[in-house]
This record gives sequence, structure tokens and C-alpha cells, in this order.
Amino acid sequence: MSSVLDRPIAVSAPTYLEGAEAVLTSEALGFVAELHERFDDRRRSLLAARIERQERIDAGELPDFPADTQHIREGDWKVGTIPADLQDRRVEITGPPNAKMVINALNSGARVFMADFEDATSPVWDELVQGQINLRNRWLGTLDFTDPSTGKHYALGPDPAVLIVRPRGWHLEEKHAIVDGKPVSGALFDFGLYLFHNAHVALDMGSGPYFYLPKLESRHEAALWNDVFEFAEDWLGLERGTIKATVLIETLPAAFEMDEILYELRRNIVGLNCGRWDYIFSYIKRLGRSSDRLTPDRSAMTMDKAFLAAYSLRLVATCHRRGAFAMGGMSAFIPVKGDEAANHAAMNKVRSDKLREVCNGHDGTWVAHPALVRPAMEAFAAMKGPNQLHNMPDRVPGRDEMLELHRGARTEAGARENIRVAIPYIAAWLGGRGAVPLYNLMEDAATAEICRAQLWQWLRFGASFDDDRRFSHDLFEDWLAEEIGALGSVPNLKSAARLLHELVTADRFQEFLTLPAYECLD
Ligand SMILES: CC(=O)SCCNC(=O)CCNC(=O)[C@H](O)C(C)(C)COP(=O)(O)OP(=O)(O)OC[C@H]1O[C@@H](n2cnc3c(N)ncnc32)[C@H](O)[C@@H]1OP(=O)(O)O
Ligand SMILES: O=CC(=O)O
Ligand SMILES: [Mg+2]
Repeated sequence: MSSVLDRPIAVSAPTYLEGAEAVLTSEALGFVAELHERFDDRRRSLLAARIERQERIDAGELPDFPADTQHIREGDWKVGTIPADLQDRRVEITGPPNAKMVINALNSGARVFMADFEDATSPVWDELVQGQINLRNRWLGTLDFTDPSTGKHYALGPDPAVLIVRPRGWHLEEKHAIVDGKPVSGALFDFGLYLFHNAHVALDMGSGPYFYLPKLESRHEAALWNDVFEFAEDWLGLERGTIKATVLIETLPAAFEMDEILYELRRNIVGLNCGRWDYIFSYIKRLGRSSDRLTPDRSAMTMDKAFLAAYSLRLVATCHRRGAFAMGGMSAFIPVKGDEAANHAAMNKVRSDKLREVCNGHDGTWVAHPALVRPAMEAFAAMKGPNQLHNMPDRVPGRDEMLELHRGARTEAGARENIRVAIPYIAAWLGGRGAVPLYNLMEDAATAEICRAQLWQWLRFGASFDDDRRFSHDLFEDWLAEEIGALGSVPNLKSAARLLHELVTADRFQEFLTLPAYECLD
């Protein structure tokens, strides 16, 4: 392991959490500072490149497969070796890294648990540090928890799921960790601390340092991760290719560079995942400034149609050609408490979503709740093996299908639902919770982004509803006031409503709602 260079990192907020001193060590923070020093300028220019590309799209350029990487798409190459404990990923459970959920998820019977510092987490400093403590304790064998409200004790069972960690996306910063007066990248902070503390012990225990990488927009962003991995492996004395990553394809531009992303990361990558919720958000964000791309109600944009169906099939074909796993995504249905019929219907919806995925050729899928592990396992039993890497879809959708808009109605109910979800979600996020159950659905940062993006898009173009009215500022203000009234007393309601109002009525589309929201966190 290399020694720490003279690179001071200041942690600007004290934390009194038990075990924090073992996570926020000067060696670990020094490693994060090194990552920052070497890679942060590139991260910032890649974020600027996203905006430049948006300007070209706004001027009429549509996403396409890049001409200059045709040789990569046509070349005959494969990704590197996939570790034994990642050969069967048929069901993966996801959730924030708080102790109770980590233990429940690891014990859930799912093959993999993705501990999420991203869509499911509000990046409150203490929660992030506690998450790192919990994950470190998992590898040290000391993870347990007693729920103060119930007295119930939680401990790891005999056959825990394989652990994969999802750091924040490139866009978020960690304002509590400062180098040379600048905040470090949230992605490098989450990644760096987890890797530093756990890579060797995870390997010693027959697993490894595994990551999900969110919200990439291009092969250049994948190349940045590749360089981070190489540097980190050398620094920590890990053999090249030890870190294993699965990249979420959850932005429209990235879906046109799937081969290239696999190629850039080929030594370290084991698969791609259809992050459908951010993908819908990205479709609206990237194309939604043109009036011929007005999306229908959120509930009408299902995975069996239009751009979503196309990208699922293309992802399977691309991955399997390269020997990489093609992971499915998250159905937002969760168990319904106290209503047997509604619960049964929700389970069936999850089951049919998973059956669609397994028939498309996916090698595994995501669930949001332990009660969904079984139905998902049952659906993926159709694979007849640990994966279906050999399965090549009959056809590979091309550019037109990849861009095809969903057809369907825009309704007052859909607009109100967007308001009714976005406000309590943002309120929960401001209160430190990044995933919440709302109206029997799992809502997180990605699903909430769709809500506010649709409202912005519909307002900008005065979108017509199924009853022939057009969306307007007056309608938005009326419905907003009524929905706020109906929500009653919710902590952070006013701040959340104010933020939603700003996001929806802004001239310029805000890249991520979590950017202004993060300014409200301590
Ligand atoms: C778009 C994307 O990025 S998807 C990936 C990111 N999103 C997520 O990961 C969301 C994960 N899911 C969750 O956070 C939760 O399931 C929620 C918020 C949707 C619902 O949470 P709750 O209302 O607390 O669920 P519920 O009360 O039914 O939980 C029952 C039990 O299951 C546990 N549980 C629920 N979801 C999970 C989970 N994902 N992982 C582990 N345990 C879980 C609860 O901790 C609770 O445990 P207990 O009985 O020991 O107290
Ligand atoms: O991260 C997953 C998604 O659907 O977004
Ligand atoms: Mg996402």
C-alpha cells in the first residue's frame, strides 16, 4: 500500500458516531484526497461536456452511435473475468446503507445486495459516515443492530448476499470533505473510503471490491472511472482488474455508447444494468426541450414499449456479445400493507415485470423490498442456470426505436400525482431519507426526478391534456396549492414545495433536483 502524500483533506463537520474515527482515518482521507487531486479536474470538465452536448441537442442534434468508435462496436473483444461470487446475480436487493436495512438485505435470500449511497440515500453527513461504518463492520464480522423503538436485534445470517456498493454520481460533491478549499466529488469519497477499508478483507473472504456506477453519460466518463480504478488498484496494492464494476445504463446518451463503456472498462467491468427510472428522467431531460417529445403520464411509460423496450433488448444483446451480465431494473411496486387484494396485484405486477426481463434475456434483476425476493426468484427460475450469457436476442433495436416516444394520455391525475409524489419525496430527502413508500410505490431520487421533469416539460410547452385543457401556470399553481393542502402536516413541506415550484417554473432546466436540495442540507 502506498503512503499518504502531503495532501491535506479537511473534514469540515465533526461526527460523534461510534466507529467514525476508524473510517475517517488520515490514511483513508489521504487516499480520497489523492483521488481528488488526480481526477477532479477531469470530472468537472466531463460535467461541462454534458451541458455542451445538451446545447447541441437543443439545437437539433439527436443522440446517435458515435462515428469515431465504430471499430469498437464492430471489433471482436470481451470483458475480463467475472468472479465466482458474481456468476449468479438473478435477484439483487437494493437499499440505503443504514444498519437495519443492510442486515435485512444481506439476510433476504437475494444473491446480491447493492448498498446505495445514490438514488436511495439523502447525503446527510452522519448517514454517509454511518453507512461506511456499517459496510466496514460487515466485512469485520461485527455488524449488528438493536432497534431502539422495538428492541429487536439484528445480526448477519449464515449465507449473506454478495455486497456491491453504489457511490454517488459524478455530479454530486461532498461538502464536508475539502481539499485546497474545494469539496471532493461525492463519487470519489464514497468509492475511495469503501475501497480503502474493505478491498483486502473482502478479497480475503472470497469476495471482492464490487461497485455499481450510476448516471454515466458517455464513454469518456467510463474512461475516467477506469483510470480511477487503475490508480486505486496500484495505490492499494491490488492486482489490476480486481475492482469489479457494473455500470448503470440510465441516461439516454450512455445507451448509445454501451459497447464503448464496456470497452473502456473492459478489465474491470462485469455487466450493465437497465436503470429504468433515471433513464426515463434522462429521456425527458435530454430531449424534453422540443415540443415533439412531450411525454405521457409517468404511469404510461412502461418497460414493454417504445424507448424503454428497445433499450432493454439492446442492452442484453450488447452485454452478451461481450461476455458481460445484462441486469434488469427495479419495478416500483412494493408490498401493500393491510389490503390482501392490492398486495396480490402488486406482487403479480412485479412477477410479470421480472418475467418480461428474463424473457428478454436479462441475467438478473433488482427488487426494492425483501418480500419481493421470492417472486423475482420464481420468475428468474426460467433461466435454468445461474445466468443466460449465451442467450442472444433475435434482434437488436436501432436508433429510431431507441428514441421512440411513448404514446399515451397526459391527464390532470398524472400531473397531480407528480406533485403529490415530488413534494413528500423532496421533504423526506431534506429530512435525511432517500427512499420512501408513497401510495404503495417505492419512490427515490430517480422516480422523483421524473415527476418534476415532466411538470417542467409540460408547463414549458403548455402540453394538452386528455380533456383538451392545456397545462398552464394557473393550473400548476392551483393544483400545487390543493395538493399541498391535502398533504396536511409533513416535516419540511414548505421547503419542499418551494423547491418544486422553483424547479418546475425555472426557464432553464436544472440538471438534478438533488443539487439545489443539497444546498439545504447541513
Ligand atoms: C431507481 C432506483 O435507483 S431503485 C434503487 C434505489 N432504491 C431503493 O433501494 C429503495 C429500497 N427500498 C426501500 O428503501 C424500502 O423498501 C421502502 C422505502 C420502499 C419501503 O420501506 P418501508 O416502508 O420501511 O418497508 P416495510 O415497512 O414494508 O419494511 C418491512 C421490513 O423490511 C425491511 N426492508 C424494506 N425494504 C428493504 C430493503 N430494500 N432492504 C432491506 N430491508 C428492507 C424493513 O427494514 C423492515 O424491516 P423490519 O421488519 O425488520 O422492521
Ligand atoms: O438506478 C436505477 C434507476 O432506475 O434509476
Ligand atoms: Mg438511478
